[in-house]
Amino acid sequence: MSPARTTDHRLVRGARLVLASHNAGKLAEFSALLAGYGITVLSAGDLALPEPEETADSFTGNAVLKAVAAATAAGLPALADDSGFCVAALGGAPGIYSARWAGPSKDFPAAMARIHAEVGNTADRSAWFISVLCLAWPDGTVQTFEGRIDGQFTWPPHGANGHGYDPVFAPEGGSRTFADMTDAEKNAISHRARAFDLFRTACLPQE
Ligand SMILES: O=c1nc[nH]c2c1ncn2[C@H]1C[C@H](O)[C@@H](COP(=O)(O)OP(=O)(O)OP(=O)(O)O)O1
Ligand SMILES: [Mg+2]
Repeated sequence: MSPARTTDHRLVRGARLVLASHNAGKLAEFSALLAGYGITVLSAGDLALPEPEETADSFTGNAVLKAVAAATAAGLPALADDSGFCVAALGGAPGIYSARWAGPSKDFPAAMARIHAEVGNTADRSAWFISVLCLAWPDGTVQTFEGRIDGQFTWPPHGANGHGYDPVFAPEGGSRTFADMTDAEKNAISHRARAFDLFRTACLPQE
């Protein structure tokens, strides 16, 4: 049987999709979100794809750059996420620099401590996460979807689940952080899940 083809830039059951991310936390969340659609998911790591330099000045620009690089290299549709943690008292930083604040050793405790130090005694603790998803096709078509969740920067960090800045973010309406939540609880409300809902409607098999 020949591999399932895509029609009209919507993935069909049996299609292959590359997840253009090297972040294990994101890959786990996408695997859960993509379950049940009959899509065969391959990761950038499975295909030994290089990690492109994120040279754009926006979440959307970086999501497009990562998805296009993977779709071109693999000859398959590719889904990328560019995301970040934004703190009002810091003018939206670290934002697109969220991964870079943690450095090549992915030292998120240090990045969270830097936010705490820079926020200091500022009264406004508002913070949010953004996720922009890009689905890129080998023919050059790109589709982008943005999700956001608002809440508070909390200190000290708490909770043992999740990844990245999850221990210092409490979504509006409670004091529990993303790291205090189960995967299912986070996936029901997160920035990435909200962007994924838009992606689901536009790009996943409908039945
Ligand atoms: O749900 C989240 N919970 C906690 N932290 C998060 C989340 N979502 C993004 N973040 C933070 C950490 C991450 O490192 C950075 C995104 O940077 P970003 O360049 O999009 O991802 P990345 O470099 O880790 O992996 P990749 O580019 O291969 O997808 O923002
Ligand atoms: Mg990155």
